[in-house]
Amino acid sequence: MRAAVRRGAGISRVVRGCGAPKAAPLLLSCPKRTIAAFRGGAGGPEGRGGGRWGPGANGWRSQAEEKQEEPEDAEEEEEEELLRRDPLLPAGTQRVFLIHPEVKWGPGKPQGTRAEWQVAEAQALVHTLDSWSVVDTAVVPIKTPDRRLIFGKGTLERLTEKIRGSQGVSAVFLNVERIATPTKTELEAAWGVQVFDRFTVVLHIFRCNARTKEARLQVALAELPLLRSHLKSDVGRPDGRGGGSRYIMGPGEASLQVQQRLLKDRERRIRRALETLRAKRLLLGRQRRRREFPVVSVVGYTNCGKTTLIKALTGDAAIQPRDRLFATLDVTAHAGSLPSRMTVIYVDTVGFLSQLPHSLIESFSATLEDVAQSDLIVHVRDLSHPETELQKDSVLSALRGLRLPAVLLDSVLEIHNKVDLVPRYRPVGPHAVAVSALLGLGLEELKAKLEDAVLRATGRRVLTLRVRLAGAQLRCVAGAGGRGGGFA
Ligand SMILES: Nc1nc2c(ncn2[C@@H]2O[C@H](COP(=O)(O)OP(=O)(O)OP(=O)(O)O)[C@@H](O)[C@H]2O)c(=O)[nH]1
Ligand SMILES: [Mg+2]
Repeated sequence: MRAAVRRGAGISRVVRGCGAPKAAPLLLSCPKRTIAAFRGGAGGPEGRGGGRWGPGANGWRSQAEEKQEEPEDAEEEEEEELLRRDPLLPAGTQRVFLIHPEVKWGPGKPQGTRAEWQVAEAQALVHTLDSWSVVDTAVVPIKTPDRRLIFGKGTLERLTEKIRGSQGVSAVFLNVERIATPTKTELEAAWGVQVFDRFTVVLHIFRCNARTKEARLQVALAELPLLRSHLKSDVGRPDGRGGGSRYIMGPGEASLQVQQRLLKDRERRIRRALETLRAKRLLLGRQRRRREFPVVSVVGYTNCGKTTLIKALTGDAAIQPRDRLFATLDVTAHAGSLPSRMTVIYVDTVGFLSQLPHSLIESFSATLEDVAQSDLIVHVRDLSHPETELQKDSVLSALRGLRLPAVLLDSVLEIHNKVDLVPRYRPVGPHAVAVSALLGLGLEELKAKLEDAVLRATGRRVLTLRVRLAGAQLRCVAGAGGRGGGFA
């Protein structure tokens, strides 16, 4: 009989396992079930692939917990009101002309990547959105990304000719982190269509994919800088909307101030609503820790296979990985079992992406707090991706930005995924395991490594007990009707 126990718990703990509360063993013996989604308040749509705490969940949720989770009506209404907004980008079809400005030399030249890979990622972002397509692509060499109109005069003219001459282009996606509002306005005037930057497109994807209230509120928070920049561009509009101009005091100025105040108020209310949801989530986290299941956070670049891996490790049929960037926006938790039958909770997280404005990551940092609360971080990497090293750097720098405890950062276990696409791949170093989450290759070795790492991180030990078949201890386990069958 093998079991993982916390240091100091010893055999007495094992014996105590015979009298464990009825509810716990149901979970222990049924680790495949998704056990919780950190949803943003009751009533929100369910996170993809994540089950939720709820009635009928094998009865292991106490009434006290249900009471604590019950949302206040006023809070619910406030959240609903904050979420009732038209999307920043119009719904429906977009036929996009994709322009990738390539800095050829100098300090602005990105390292460790190539224009074609960056174009491929930008295309993947577009294809992530239903009924969006790329009509044409142009890689345009530029000297410096900081010029007012990004391109030189001649290049801009050639681009304008090309865009205006392309059939059915409804928007231009300029693959840069952010475009300043005056630049956007001038380029739109030249090209006759809307111009989106990376921030706007990613934000739109987030908006389309966010399911829980917390994720949706975080998107609403991340949208505020864009709404603010739109405000400024409204001032002095020739159609008189917003009135006045930048230079003349009058109704326009007053209206701008009112709108700024409304946005400030909106930001304050979103932050307050998020704080309330966060408090609930932390409470759930504390309750989960009281149940004493080690927590393993699964992080990585978007589309590297985090969700697929969790599905493979837990056998959770409800999880549906998709070949899309940012498919997972809601942090969800799923129970799985390690070789010693220790139950662990895998936390599926939002994927990272390079070149994203800090404010966007910051808006999602609340959900990433769960990572800081975990016992172990596993970093899933797509080894088949040509930019796998660059992706690794992006993830590690984002993790450092989350100010995680040093002990968590130092013990990150790297999982080299999609090795079915890389023939004869062997990882180097003791902290990496090669797997194919899709084909189920390398999972046993991974589980063994996970168990070692979890034991080290939590101070648990695996005890092997010899029990005589006719002994009193075995009668105790059997007599408990399986209730003491697993202990972690
Ligand atoms: N060939 C191969 N494909 C894989 C493997 N693991 C995942 N995939 C595919 O990669 C795509 C993305 O998988 P997900 O599990 O959704 O990736 P993710 O990291 O959760 O993505 P986001 O939630 O969008 O950040 C899906 O099409 C998977 O089928 C693997 O081991 N081999
Ligand atoms: Mg995912």
